[in-house]
Amino acid sequence: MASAGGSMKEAAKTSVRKVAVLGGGAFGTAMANHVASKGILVSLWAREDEVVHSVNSKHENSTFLAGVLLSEKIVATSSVAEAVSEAELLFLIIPTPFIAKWLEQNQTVLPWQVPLVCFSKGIEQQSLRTPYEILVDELPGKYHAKLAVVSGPSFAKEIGVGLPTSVACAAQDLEVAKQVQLALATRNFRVYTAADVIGAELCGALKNVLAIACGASDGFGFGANARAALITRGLAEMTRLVVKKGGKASTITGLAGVGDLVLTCSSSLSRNYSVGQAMVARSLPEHKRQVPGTGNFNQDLAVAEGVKTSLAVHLLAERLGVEMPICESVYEVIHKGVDIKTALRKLQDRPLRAEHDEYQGTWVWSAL
Ligand SMILES: NC(=O)c1ccc[n+]([C@@H]2O[C@H](COP(=O)([O-])OP(=O)(O)OC[C@H]3O[C@@H](n4cnc5c(N)ncnc54)[C@H](O)[C@@H]3O)[C@@H](O)[C@H]2O)c1
Ligand SMILES: O=P(O)(O)OC[C@H](O)CO
Repeated sequence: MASAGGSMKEAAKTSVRKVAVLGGGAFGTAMANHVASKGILVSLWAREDEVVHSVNSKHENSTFLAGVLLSEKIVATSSVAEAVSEAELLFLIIPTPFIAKWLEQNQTVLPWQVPLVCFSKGIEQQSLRTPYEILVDELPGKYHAKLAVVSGPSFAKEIGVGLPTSVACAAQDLEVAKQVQLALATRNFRVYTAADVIGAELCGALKNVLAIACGASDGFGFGANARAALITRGLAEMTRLVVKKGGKASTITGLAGVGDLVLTCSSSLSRNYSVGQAMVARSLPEHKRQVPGTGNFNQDLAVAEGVKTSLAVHLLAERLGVEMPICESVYEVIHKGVDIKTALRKLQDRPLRAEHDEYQGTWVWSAL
């Protein structure tokens, strides 16, 4: 079994002695193992009894992160109250669609005096809220000052075996971001602080949708030129939505933006990219039968957040009047049953135009 790298010698100094990781999926487990590698005690809350049992008895999460040897400093529990007891940092790492319900069920036991850091990437389907917006809406005001998000190019499988990784931690309060930075940082795991919470979160959600498009393009064998174009024009779409939602264009150039987009759009380790590839591998009639609500499409692809996020992005872009043709194509294929090749070709048939427009004295990506 592979084991995580990083030792106390390499780690940034932190006063944190116990972290509660709330979510025992692949990423929660990888982050638990990472902080445990710094000598920090970790209480890992997992929803599934078999995960709790596997982590405690075999030091492995054989359901979600099989093959990674976990630190003995990790103790798994099915009790949220037990997990958060005496924790000095809380990491929330569950898929976005479940966050609101989870908070409703568990918020009474969550301490408000310690930072609550959310690692989830997505946009809630009905409300069109990001994870941070859900937290602000659902938690009482006393929690808000300590909220933070972490985003960036970070495959659980690579963190699980201690490969070098860099992420950004964004918070309204820089001191909170710095506290998280110190708790997480090792020589192999660099953490940059940031102030643009909404920008970081939207980038993390949008890259999943764009990765589906890139996986599909590669699945068709359209080549590296096409993938690079999708990534670049995808960045243009991300920029427009981020700026419209009050985020900063500079976030797009960072780890949460271009960093995560490039990673996810070019590796079959990405579940979203793999979904794009898989959609091409299926025959068209089969694909159409598997449109959500008419077959097993969602079950099949449950772990790829971009599937659900594509619908949320479609609605958000419509509401805000933002042009997002690549994301719209992904939405049409997944949620409307449009033939995938037709959708990709439609992108190529869009009117020709300048790459950038002049906007308020600066050059910005054009809208089409
Ligand atoms: N896997 C990665 O490499 C990675 C990297 C960065 C961020 N993330 C983000 O972390 C979040 C969690 O993803 P993951 O990869 O750890 O998950 P996963 O796909 O490995 O596992 C699914 C998780 O969902 C949980 N779950 C299922 N139904 C639930 C419910 N009703 N209520 C609460 N939880 C439920 C399961 O217990 C499990 O923890 C996602 O938002 C993802 O985008 C993942
Ligand atoms: O496997 P994916 O596509 O969910 O991507 C995982 C991470 O978000 C990469 O940073």
